Amino acid sequence: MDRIRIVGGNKLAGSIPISGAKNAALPLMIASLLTDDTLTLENVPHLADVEQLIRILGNHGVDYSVNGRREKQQEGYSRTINFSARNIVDTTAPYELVSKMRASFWVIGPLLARMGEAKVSLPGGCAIGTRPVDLFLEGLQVLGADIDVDTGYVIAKTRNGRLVGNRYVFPKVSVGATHVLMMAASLAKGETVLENAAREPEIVNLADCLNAMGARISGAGTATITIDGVEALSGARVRVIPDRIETGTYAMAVAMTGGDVVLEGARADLLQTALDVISQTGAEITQTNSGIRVRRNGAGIAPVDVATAPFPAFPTDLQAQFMGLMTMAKGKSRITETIFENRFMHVQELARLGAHITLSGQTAIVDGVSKLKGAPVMATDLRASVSLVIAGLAAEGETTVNRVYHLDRGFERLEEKLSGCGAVIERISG
Ligand SMILES: CC(=O)N[C@H]1[C@@H](OP(=O)(O)OP(=O)(O)OC[C@H]2O[C@@H](n3ccc(=O)[nH]c3=O)[C@H](O)[C@@H]2O)O[C@H](CO)[C@@H](O)[C@@H]1O
Ligand SMILES: C=C(OP(=O)(O)O)C(=O)O
Repeated sequence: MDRIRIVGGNKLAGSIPISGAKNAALPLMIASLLTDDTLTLENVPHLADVEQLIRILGNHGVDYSVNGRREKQQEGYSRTINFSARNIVDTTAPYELVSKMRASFWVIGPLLARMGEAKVSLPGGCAIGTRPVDLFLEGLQVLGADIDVDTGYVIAKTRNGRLVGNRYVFPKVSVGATHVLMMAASLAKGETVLENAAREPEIVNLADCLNAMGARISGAGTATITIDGVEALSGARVRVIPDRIETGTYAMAVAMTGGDVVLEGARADLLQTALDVISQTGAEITQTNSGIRVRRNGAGIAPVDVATAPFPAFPTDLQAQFMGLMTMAKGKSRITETIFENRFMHVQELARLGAHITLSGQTAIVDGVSKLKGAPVMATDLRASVSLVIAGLAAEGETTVNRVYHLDRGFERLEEKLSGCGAVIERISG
């Protein structure tokens, strides 16, 4: 199994291109199931999760082709991909495929809306909490679906071949359930109003895509989304937004090691709260014509308290990385996780590098140390793994991060991007 070897201590300097967002690309790809026309997506990141979803969509009958295969594109660069679901050949998403990635459960929305039925295995995904699907099921029932859960599968059917628009108030904000209900309602009969909907930029990217395909959606990016259902959707060409979590991750890496890096193509409006927090730690952040410039020279890292919450607040997907940064702050910080009940798996691994962290319920109290020392570490989820990479870059000596497949789910060309800025980091195969 591959490992990442890091020799810490170098400041980062240079530029890092920000890839298309994993969490935007996945729902956009799934939206291709809604039409028999071709959906062309630009800036699709080259990631394990994208490859896995291509396999899952292929099982339903979605063909894909990659535009202009230049040499570099085969080496793991973002690509333009055409998805065509002319014929849906299977409305079942099997356990073997869905258990590997939570977002694959989201095919339930378009399959049900277009085909009137779907049988989808309950999902897997990162080990960060129980992650139930009750809101998806309740919302689809409100749109007129009959739902059964049997032998690990959700079996959903429409009553008269088509979903029917309705009002659904989410009892809790859910990104995935908002994606699914927005896709399902696009082909429903009549108007759907979703209240307390997720406001994440990835929701807006999907709504823009659906509208380009002929849907009638307004209010995406606010808590109330209105969808006026249409009979059919067509193809479109849509660009995946830059990855705000990748952006925040590299910004925190620079804030931790010191240095001066431009995050090319990054958009500050997608992660303003996180950027404000990083500024409070002492880094200087400026928007440039080409992206976001992050600098920290000399001064130490100031401790800052954060609590994760749905957008536009501080994202849970940056919590582990921020904890990495706070391990070397000059004082104590409190980091509270309010989204997932089990998202502190990085705490014991950061401790191997010399971090002082205690847990009190959903809050981690991080007592900053003046230096970390490299060690072998291993994480059980994607963002936790990258928090260890960041800490390793700042630690003295050698850190080996095991179970690299987690990183490959969500970070395109991680070693190449960081070594391009002066980090000593390499992948060791086998
Ligand atoms: C592929 C993707 O985009 N993944 C992101 C998405 O995950 P995902 O869409 O799975 O996360 P949700 O927003 O749905 O989850 C938020 C909270 O709601 C709970 N919940 C959700 C659905 C449900 O039916 N019942 C329920 O109780 C979850 O357990 C969690 O506690 O948003 C999360 C929160 O920003 C991010 O961490 C993930 O990176
Ligand atoms: C938790 C994540 O992904 P998923 O929802 O696919 O598990 C993530 O992207 O950090």
